[in-house]
Amino acid sequence: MAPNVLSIAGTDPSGGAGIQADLKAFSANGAYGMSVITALVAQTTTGVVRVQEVAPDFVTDQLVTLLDDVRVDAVKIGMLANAEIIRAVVEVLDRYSPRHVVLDPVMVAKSGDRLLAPEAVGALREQLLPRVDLITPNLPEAADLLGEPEITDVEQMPAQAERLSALGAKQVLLKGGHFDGGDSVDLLHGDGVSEFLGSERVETTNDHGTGCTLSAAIAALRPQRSGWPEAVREAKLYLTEALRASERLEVGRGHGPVHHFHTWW
Ligand SMILES: Nc1ncnc2c1ncn2[C@@H]1O[C@H](COP(=O)(O)OP(=O)(O)O)[C@@H](O)[C@H]1O
Ligand SMILES: Cc1ncc(COP(=O)(O)O)c(N)n1
Repeated sequence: MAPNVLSIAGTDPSGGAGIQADLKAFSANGAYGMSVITALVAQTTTGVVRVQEVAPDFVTDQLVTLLDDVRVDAVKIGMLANAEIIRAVVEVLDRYSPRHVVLDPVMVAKSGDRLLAPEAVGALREQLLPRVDLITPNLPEAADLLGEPEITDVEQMPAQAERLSALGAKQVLLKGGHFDGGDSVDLLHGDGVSEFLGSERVETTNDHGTGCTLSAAIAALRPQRSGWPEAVREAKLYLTEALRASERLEVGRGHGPVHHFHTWW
């Protein structure tokens, strides 16, 4: 039976990030994909033009309507836009206690545009982070959550992941995509595991939505695998292949998307 997997996130009309990327990653990883939208984002490969946040009670209505009908086997949470939407999501998590919740703490797009109000970082850290199973911050997000400068070296990752665990995150996947050169190394930390996951750095500017894709693939795979390390390792392989396959795409003039391909093509 394919798992039913839900994305709670914002939109990307160019199909590279947000809900659109998540649904593609869910399908490519064997899950049935569903979505609750938190914000409509006028964005493309070159950046964000405007954000229209969804009313928090409408986010609640979307979630409650869905969860009253459908068994949800895993949840991926991405862009939440503001503190009121964070609170709405927290209330629903408390009420329905869905299994296997992954939080990608989306704050700023690759283009530099903010996708979370600065004053909402506290709500994300204090209210949401302790209620999820895995968080997947990139280096700037990890620094923001901890209120410290960005780390600059792979060797600093274990200590920073430990500080993130101390905030209440059960598992942390600290993503090192923003380091210069070499391999693209992430660190999975928590629950007795501390494991570096390296991959060859793919030479491409098609890196729009890499974080969305990775967290969505993890959520899709977790109900189909025995634990988080198994799901995370496989999702990282999937992402690297999707980055490689992006050379088959011609989408936009900026940071292009990764390609979610089916292996039987
Ligand atoms: N050029 C690349 N080649 C291979 N993997 C990459 C590359 N860029 C990013 N990644 C991987 O993509 C994932 C997300 O990357 P990162 O850029 O750190 O996060 P975000 O997209 O949230 O900013 C991580 O697993 C990272 O290691
Ligand atoms: C709706 C939405 N969610 C997340 C991202 C971040 O993606 P990235 O950092 O890879 O640009 C984005 N650009 N848009």
